[in-house]
Amino acid sequence: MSYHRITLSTFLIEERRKTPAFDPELAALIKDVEVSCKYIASAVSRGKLAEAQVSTMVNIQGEEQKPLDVIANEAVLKVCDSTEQLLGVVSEEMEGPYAVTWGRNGRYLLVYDPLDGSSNLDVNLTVGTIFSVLRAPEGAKEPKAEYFLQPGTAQVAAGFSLYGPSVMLILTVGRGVHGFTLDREVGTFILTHPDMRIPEETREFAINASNERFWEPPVRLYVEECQQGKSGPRGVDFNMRWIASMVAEVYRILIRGGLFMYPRDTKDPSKPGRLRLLYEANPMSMIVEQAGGAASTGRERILEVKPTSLHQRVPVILGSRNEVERLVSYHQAFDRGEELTFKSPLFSNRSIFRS
Ligand SMILES: O=P(O)(O)OC[C@H]1O[C@](O)(COP(=O)(O)O)[C@@H](O)[C@@H]1O
Ligand SMILES: [Mg+2]
Ligand SMILES: [Mg+2]
Repeated sequence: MSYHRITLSTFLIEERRKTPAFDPELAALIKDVEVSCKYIASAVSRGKLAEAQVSTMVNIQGEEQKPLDVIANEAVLKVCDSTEQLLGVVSEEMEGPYAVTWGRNGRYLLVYDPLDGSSNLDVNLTVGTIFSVLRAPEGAKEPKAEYFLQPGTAQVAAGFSLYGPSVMLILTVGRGVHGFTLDREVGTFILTHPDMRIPEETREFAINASNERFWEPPVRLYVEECQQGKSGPRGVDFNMRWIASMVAEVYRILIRGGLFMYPRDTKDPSKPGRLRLLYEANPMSMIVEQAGGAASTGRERILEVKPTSLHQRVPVILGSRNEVERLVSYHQAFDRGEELTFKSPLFSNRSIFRS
């Protein structure tokens, strides 16, 4: 296969040709998001060298910002402040909406997590930027917070970049998922992974196992069955992975399949989950569904959750469809009051008790 001809711009022109309804304004704003990602890629690759004179604070999430969180957030704002197709933006790092200076008549809204997985910056592992595009209400002249509270099914595009050994951009405009790799020498994203599909058969799962004591019984049962491998009810060995960088985990799932979980737990009862609905769960769920996978809170399709606030958190279970469905069925059984039983072929059956 030859990789040198289809740039992101060519791809967007092609999309317009294939889908007459595809709005050229959407293509233009995706290109500005692409430019932001290139700026962030450059800053991330400079590491500590990029951090001088950046002041950080505790963000709206109650989390200590890293200098590169601030640099990445500002990179998107700087580029997109002249994106006339955008009425406004919201970011994981800002309390409320930002009105785009040139976008008074913009028909779109941008939602983004400027740097996902930023706890990995100190140890030089893969991080990324997640984004989602929504339509602004007809005739809107300023970006009110309520305009962004649309379910994930309303997204018109979503994607994420990866700042790892290579820089990548993964994109969906609602017609499959496509991966582009940055050719740094010419500064252009080239289509290297057309029409990505999540493998259905998987032997990998990802969860932060240090939270085990806070998990609900359905998640405990699922993980225990995987851990028992060949000698357990699944009858096959599983691998476990945890990178603590959602962008890297979702990319691995796009390539190799698997299940990613940051489920509901009892660690902090004020938070129904760790990950953010608008900035993380919705764009990643659109990508995963577009690639043939599934995404659920355990009790509801993520894309159908009606947001109630900009920084709302949700439980996230996503990846290979069969695995998501299996874990959802465990939640359903648990919610019906059924006893969850670990069915071992070697040892006697055992109940996973309600907590
Ligand atoms: O440190 P934990 O609890 O394992 O959480 C890791 C998760 O948090 C995140 O880092 C949250 O994203 P941010 O880095 O944007 O806050 C995800 O990328 C990752 O899946
Ligand atoms: Mg994040
Ligand atoms: Mg972040």
